[in-house]
Amino acid sequence: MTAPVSRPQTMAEKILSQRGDHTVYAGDLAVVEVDQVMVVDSIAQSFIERMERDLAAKPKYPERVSIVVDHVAPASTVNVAQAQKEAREYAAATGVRLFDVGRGICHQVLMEEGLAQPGWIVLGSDSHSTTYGAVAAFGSGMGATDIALAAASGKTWLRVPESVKVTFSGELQSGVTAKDAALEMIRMLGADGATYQSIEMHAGDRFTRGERMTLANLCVEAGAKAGLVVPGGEILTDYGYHVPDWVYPDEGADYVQQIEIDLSVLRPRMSAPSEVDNVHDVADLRGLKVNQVFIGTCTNGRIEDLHAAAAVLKGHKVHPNTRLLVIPASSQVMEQALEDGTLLTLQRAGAVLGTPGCGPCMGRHQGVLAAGEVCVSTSNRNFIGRMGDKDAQIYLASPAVAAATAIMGQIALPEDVLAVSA
Ligand SMILES: CC(C)[C@H](C(=O)O)[C@@H](O)C(=O)O
Ligand code: SF4
Repeated sequence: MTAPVSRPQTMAEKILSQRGDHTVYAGDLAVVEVDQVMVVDSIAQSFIERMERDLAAKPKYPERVSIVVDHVAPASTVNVAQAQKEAREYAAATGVRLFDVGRGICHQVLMEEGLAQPGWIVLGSDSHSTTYGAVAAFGSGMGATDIALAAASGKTWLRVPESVKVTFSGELQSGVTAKDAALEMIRMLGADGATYQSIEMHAGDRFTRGERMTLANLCVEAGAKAGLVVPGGEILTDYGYHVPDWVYPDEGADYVQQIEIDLSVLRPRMSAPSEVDNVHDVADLRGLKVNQVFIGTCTNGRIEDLHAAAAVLKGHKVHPNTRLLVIPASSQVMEQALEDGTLLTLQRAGAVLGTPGCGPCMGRHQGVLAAGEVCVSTSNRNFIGRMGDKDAQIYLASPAVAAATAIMGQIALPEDVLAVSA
């Protein structure tokens, strides 16, 4: 008998081996247990149709399925209302979890509810399901059919992705954030530079859970299948997570690509229209007039993001030619921001506050853009037509830059605001 070959593994290979029934490497086919299946409102109708009509199946483990009403919530049209009604009825009939209007954006909610854990496999009907990699879960987005198959069988099959290693070194300077690091990463990799690969991010004990979510969230914008942040220091255990020893990548694992990002030289960054990898220094885009600023989304709608925005906006007013929309990512974020006065600061500065959820992120409601308008958003996509008219322009930035822009009425850095008030 020959001894089984054992080679060093990447984090993706580790998780897919552990959740399957044998050791796998990049390129292998893996059949794995799925720990959580997430379905968003916009896809719920197709999901239910696949389950009931095509598969004639019930969820194998209802406790492993969550439906979140977040993308167009509260409903904006009769059709949307009807689809959400069906989602509620389906949840009641099958016993799957339902997070209804106002609870928040799917990825934020699952994370808050502990429905993504280190070493788990979490599949979502949403491309930004890479976000779960923040807590070392293999999170990935799939279409309604794959999601339904996973819900019906409790398993999924996939080709084990190759991995890209991204190493973060140095420390961020003040005013520079994880969003800037994430945008820089996407610029370096390119919009399709990591197609079907797993981006494995090595950051030591840098970055909070929320910042790790921002990094993992953006990974899909380089085409990645997953975006895994290697747990470092006590970051995850401090949040109460159990990090299994087997989740860490091995020394000497195979990477198809390796890049390093020195955080200490990074300046605030911004994606200009209409690709996420079209990244520039904010300083070089300064001065462009902006009609709408949107602070929120699964990328940057967390409490620390609202704090960063409030720190810049406190004592200032939103520019008269600009509107500022602030939408907390979840009801939990909203509560915290109510309790600690952040929302009052934002409201007094002239922000328009919205119901926790996706808001105008994908242009369905609550802040759609007209032709020729310019928006600075803390989200993750600036594609043509994403937030409304095809002739609107979207720039992506951190909450601090978005807040400074709202005050100045034009693309600005937080230090520009200080210069004006001095
Ligand atoms: C509606 C949903 C399927 C979509 C996604 O897959 O990401 C949306 O969340 C987005 O950000 O474009
Ligand atoms: S906030 Fe935006 S990017 Fe995130 S899930 Fe919602 S629509 Fe998609």
